[in-house]
Amino acid sequence: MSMFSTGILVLTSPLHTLQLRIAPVLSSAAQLVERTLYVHLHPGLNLVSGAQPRPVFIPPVVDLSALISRVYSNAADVCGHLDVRVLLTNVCSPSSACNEVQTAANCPFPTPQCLSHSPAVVLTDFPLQDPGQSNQVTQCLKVTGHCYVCSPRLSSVLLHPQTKRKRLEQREKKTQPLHTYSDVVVGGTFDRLHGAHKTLLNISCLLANRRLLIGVCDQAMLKKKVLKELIEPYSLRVERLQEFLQDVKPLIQVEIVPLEDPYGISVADPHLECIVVSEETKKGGEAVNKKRKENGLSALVLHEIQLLKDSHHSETEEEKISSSSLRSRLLGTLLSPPIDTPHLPALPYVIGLTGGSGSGKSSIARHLEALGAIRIDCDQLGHEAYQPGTVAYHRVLEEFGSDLTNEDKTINRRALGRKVFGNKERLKALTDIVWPEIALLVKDKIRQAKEDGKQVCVVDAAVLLEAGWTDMVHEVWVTIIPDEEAVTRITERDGVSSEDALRRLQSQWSNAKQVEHANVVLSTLWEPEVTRKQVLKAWNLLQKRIQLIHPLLS
Ligand SMILES: CC(=O)SCCNC(=O)CCNC(=O)[C@H](O)C(C)(C)COP(=O)(O)OP(=O)(O)OC[C@H]1O[C@@H](n2cnc3c(N)ncnc32)[C@H](O)[C@@H]1OP(=O)(O)O
Repeated sequence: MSMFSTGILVLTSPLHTLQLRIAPVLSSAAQLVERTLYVHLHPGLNLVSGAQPRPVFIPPVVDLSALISRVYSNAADVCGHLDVRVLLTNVCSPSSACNEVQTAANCPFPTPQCLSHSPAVVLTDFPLQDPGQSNQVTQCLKVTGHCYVCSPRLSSVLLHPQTKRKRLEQREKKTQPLHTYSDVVVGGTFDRLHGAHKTLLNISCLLANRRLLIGVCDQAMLKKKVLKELIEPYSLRVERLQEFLQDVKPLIQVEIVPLEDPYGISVADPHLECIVVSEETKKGGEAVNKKRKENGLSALVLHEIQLLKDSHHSETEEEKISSSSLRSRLLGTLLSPPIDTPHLPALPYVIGLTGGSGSGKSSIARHLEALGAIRIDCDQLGHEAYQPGTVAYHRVLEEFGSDLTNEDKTINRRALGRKVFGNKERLKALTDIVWPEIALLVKDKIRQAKEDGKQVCVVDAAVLLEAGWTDMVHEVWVTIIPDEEAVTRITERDGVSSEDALRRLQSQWSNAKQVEHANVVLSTLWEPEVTRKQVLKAWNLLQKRIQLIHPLLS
């Protein structure tokens, strides 16, 4: 059977048995759907009684919120590539006014709901009693299909998940209603929306009858985050949230505001009744209530949800599903495609490796060298460029004073560094002299590598982007570490003061600005073995790219 980009999975089992069925059902759905899988809850199809299938409404119950967590947690385990979204369109408390309108229309909406991605297949887990039922089930799926705007050529498929029967024979427990609220608040960074975010948002939607207020971390709140440079821009995170919530519960009023401090609007909004927290953010919720009390507002009900475990996490990653783990998995991968470089010879393929002082760029360059790349060390070429007797030597002394030499007449680089780092104009005066000389030496080395039949060169240049040398390379790779860590490393390695180290860093582009121009990002923040594996991953992916361009090399 061919693959569909988007599908709707109609779950027909009773809620209390679904928890055990969901993993195999998702796994078999993932064999057919590639991108987005909507999940529509439709417990029971009334087929046995021969009644006409019709949409059902589910009251918000505690079992439902547990099921939502289970769906996302199992989805992360068995079909991590799929964007799963649990639809709450037919979840309606019996007392709510909307229910009457909807029941009258015999559909969760008077008009079909338009989802962000139009489903091309509707799937179900319904266990057929006999083959003759399949037509009836397909009919029923079509009815569900009418609740949403689907592709005109909607296919329907009955899944046959491998389930362990015995475990499914569970007695129905008495369902416990879920307490819901008019206005609910939730906060977070919501970077690269994952299963844990979706659980938090779905349950927040389940709890909120009227309005869901979402505080999204911005600027100051991101400063301490791991690999903060790779966090998606605020506007993109908000866009993704809006799209998800519009699919999941279009009738709810969603308000998204930037969160500049841990409290945000949650300590000022008098209409709020409940805040949704995780085990990790529970303390934050308590702090919100303390502030609300100081502000003369009522305390919010703290609704706590369990953190989802990440069964694929590595030794250095957190156990829970987390955005920082997702960001660390991006390291070494191609984040943006290389631009066309028809002016460069196709081989050797030239990587421009750059990064702030102390970011571990040289150790990465050495790993790449060990893997077979020709390393071109521009700091060293820079030093060669103003050896006594060269044109640059005389120009540097003219510009910075002839007293800048050591006893052996070489230029005292430490003293020169003190004059230029932290002084934009003086640094420019130096680089105007030396960069053109270094660039010539780099081009010579690349030419030599070409003559020697080498495939990959790494131009290890601290300020490659600032120098505008991107036209000399096929790809730009950037190494990043937090500034505080860089200062510690520079002071320990070079014996300079923290002020000097900071001045040096400030002479270069910020990590964030460099990442904007990067095709690949790397970080030496963790153990050397982690760096080695990261570089190996980047190298292996690079080999595949090169082979795509030059198939004859394989
Ligand atoms: C385009 C390029 O990246 S070429 C390579 C960089 N070289 C240059 O820009 C030439 C100008 N710089 C220099 O001549 C020397 O760095 C000096 C004289 C200022 C200092 O010399 P030294 O004390 O021997 O220091 P060294 O050359 O090892 O550089 C020290 C740090 O300053 C950084 N640095 C070097 N040049 C610059 C610059 N132009 N702007 C900002 N930082 C710089 C280096 O990256 C290095 O840090 P890292 O090893 O952690 O990456």
